[in-house]
Amino acid sequence: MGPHPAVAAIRLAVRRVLHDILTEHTSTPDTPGTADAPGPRERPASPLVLVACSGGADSMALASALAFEAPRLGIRAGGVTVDHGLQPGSDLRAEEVVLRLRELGLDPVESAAVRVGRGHGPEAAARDARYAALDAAAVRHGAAAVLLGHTRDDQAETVLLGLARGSGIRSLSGMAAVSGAGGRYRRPFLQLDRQTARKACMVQSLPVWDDPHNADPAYTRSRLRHEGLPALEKALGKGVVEALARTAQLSRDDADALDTWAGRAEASVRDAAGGLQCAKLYALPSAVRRRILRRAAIAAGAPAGSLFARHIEEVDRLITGWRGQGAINLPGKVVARRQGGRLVIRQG
Ligand SMILES: Nc1ncnc2c1ncn2[C@@H]1O[C@H](COP(=O)(O)OP(=O)(O)OP(=O)(O)O)[C@@H](O)[C@H]1O
Repeated sequence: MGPHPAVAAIRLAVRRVLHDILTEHTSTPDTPGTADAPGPRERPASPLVLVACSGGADSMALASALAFEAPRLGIRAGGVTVDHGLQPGSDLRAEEVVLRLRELGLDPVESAAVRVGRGHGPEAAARDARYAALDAAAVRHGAAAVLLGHTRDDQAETVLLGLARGSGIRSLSGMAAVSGAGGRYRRPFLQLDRQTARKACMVQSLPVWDDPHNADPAYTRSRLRHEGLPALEKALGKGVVEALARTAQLSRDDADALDTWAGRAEASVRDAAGGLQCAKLYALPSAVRRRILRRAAIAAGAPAGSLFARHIEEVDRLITGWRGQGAINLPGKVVARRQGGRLVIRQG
């Protein structure tokens, strides 16, 4: 008898991603030599893939599928759990996750303790700290990839959050299947629903930990998960999660195409002194023009995470609604100023 359908589904999803990783690993050349180590450094014959595991159902299912599939493909499999230190006893829980991952046969396995800073909201601060720890673990172990357990349901939530931000199709495009430095992060479960992951844990008797934050109505994503999406499903039918995930993929394709267009157009609107020519900008479709303005602001030093649609709209009005208005102040002490037929965006 074959495995339970839920287990078969999670394994298939992971197998596909491992195949991609293996193909990339065998087709990329050895790392070139450095001053300290001249000559090409030899690539290990068997790549290492790490799973980022919180101990929750999604990432435990992912860990179990990785542990099953990796050895069959000649891939080494390890795991990392991040202790955010936000709840009493979180260190003990992290140790428990480490044990569970070892029981699955993963090696190396480690727990990384992080300090979550303050700043732009508790969820974002925890995420930043987590990715920094995962990046460091990947580099330390020379991992070819890190797997994340985001599911189709997480993707649907991300699209809705992007929609509510009102900042355009890039924010509707959700999470990419491949992201991070050199395509380090992979999300094998992006097409799989959360129920399948839960079921796979249940039938494999894998103990899972339910993060109390996931049910805490103080968090936006939690409210969306427990109130928003169920209400949408009630109003629009069960297919809404799948439709939102499809929206993510379509939006990503569109956003990528517009970014490419903007990259090419930017070169043709820059003048010799680095300013932007207003007449040429005016003639472009607004989606392309706004992208050029955003790129120019970031290139001048505005932090991408603090640059919002309203900032770009204000700068855009220097082109499309010019009435002699003054300079526009942007985050990162960047200033956008119209000088005759030129737009100059720079720091100070
Ligand atoms: N503390 C952590 N340590 C390691 N990886 C983590 C941690 N928290 C989240 N991740 C990774 O990020 C993914 C998404 O996490 P998030 O908390 O947004 O979703 P989730 O649905 O609660 O996932 P899970 O059920 O696996 O906890 C997880 O599946 C896991 O791969």
